[in-house]
Amino acid sequence: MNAIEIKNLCKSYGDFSLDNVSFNVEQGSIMGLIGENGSGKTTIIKSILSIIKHDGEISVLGGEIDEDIKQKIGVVFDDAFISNYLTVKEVGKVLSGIYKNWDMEYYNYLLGEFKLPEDKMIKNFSKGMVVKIKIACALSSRPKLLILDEPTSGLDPVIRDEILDIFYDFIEDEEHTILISSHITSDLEKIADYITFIDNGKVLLSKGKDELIEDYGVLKCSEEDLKTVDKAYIERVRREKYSVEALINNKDKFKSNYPNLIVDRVNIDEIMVFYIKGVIM
Ligand SMILES: Nc1ncnc2c1ncn2[C@@H]1O[C@H](COP(=O)(O)OP(=O)(O)OP(=O)(O)O)[C@@H](O)[C@H]1O
Repeated sequence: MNAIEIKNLCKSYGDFSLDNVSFNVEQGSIMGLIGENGSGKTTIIKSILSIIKHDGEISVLGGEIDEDIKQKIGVVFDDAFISNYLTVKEVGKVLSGIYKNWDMEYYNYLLGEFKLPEDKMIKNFSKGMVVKIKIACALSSRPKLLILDEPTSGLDPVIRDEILDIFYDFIEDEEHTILISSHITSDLEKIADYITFIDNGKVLLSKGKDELIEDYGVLKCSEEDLKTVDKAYIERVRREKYSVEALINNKDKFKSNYPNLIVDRVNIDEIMVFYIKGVIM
């Protein structure tokens, strides 16, 4: 079953448009949304939450989004928060009146875990503390689905790791789902089951993370060697002054067909750079 289904999503802002974006997020999984600045990740998230008007079909937790479904979604956005003139304690009170499943005990537990002072106004929080309070709030409404737009930016590696563990525990029962956009691809490499790569408003790929990392590789060779390779293997090519590198698919088959060529492992960042900066053969 899919927690989110997006079919032919279109949205235009002047010269930018989301162009027939389609992908699904399987229930019980973590989907990482990646792409350059301005590629359209936040616009997709806002469309899913029906914050902005759009064309296309989007189903969330089995239906078109409404107030009941919104109660089952925890959201973390980079921008606005309830009010910066409230303390953490007051934020909890306000949200307990809004969310039917608000869990004050869990909220207080998370405040302790995140070392957030109860009586300090949010306007006096550091950037990292603001991120932590947003995450605590999203989790304390005990949602079925978490939608997180850049949740770990501005956090140090130690707290990021703790938060990733919390996200991991959240989906473990296979009923909970996370859609997370992030530029910190190493975080996604740790926790995501699937990756959707958005480039200039289009879905470039949407695949299992392991499949992506296992299937793809970087071939480092000379121009002469590259000419001997079947083009079907080559996704993109990048040329430096004295070298050429190609992103290849079907790594294992490639290695058995071309045992003398060297293929290295590739990470998500490198795949992104190949697709954005590389050329098609
Ligand atoms: N309200 C708006 N009015 C006009 N243009 C907008 C609006 N919101 C977004 N855009 C434009 O849409 C494009 C996609 O923006 P979006 O915020 O979705 O990208 P993003 O992938 O989330 O970027 P980032 O990684 O920098 O957060 C950008 O060109 C942006 O300027």
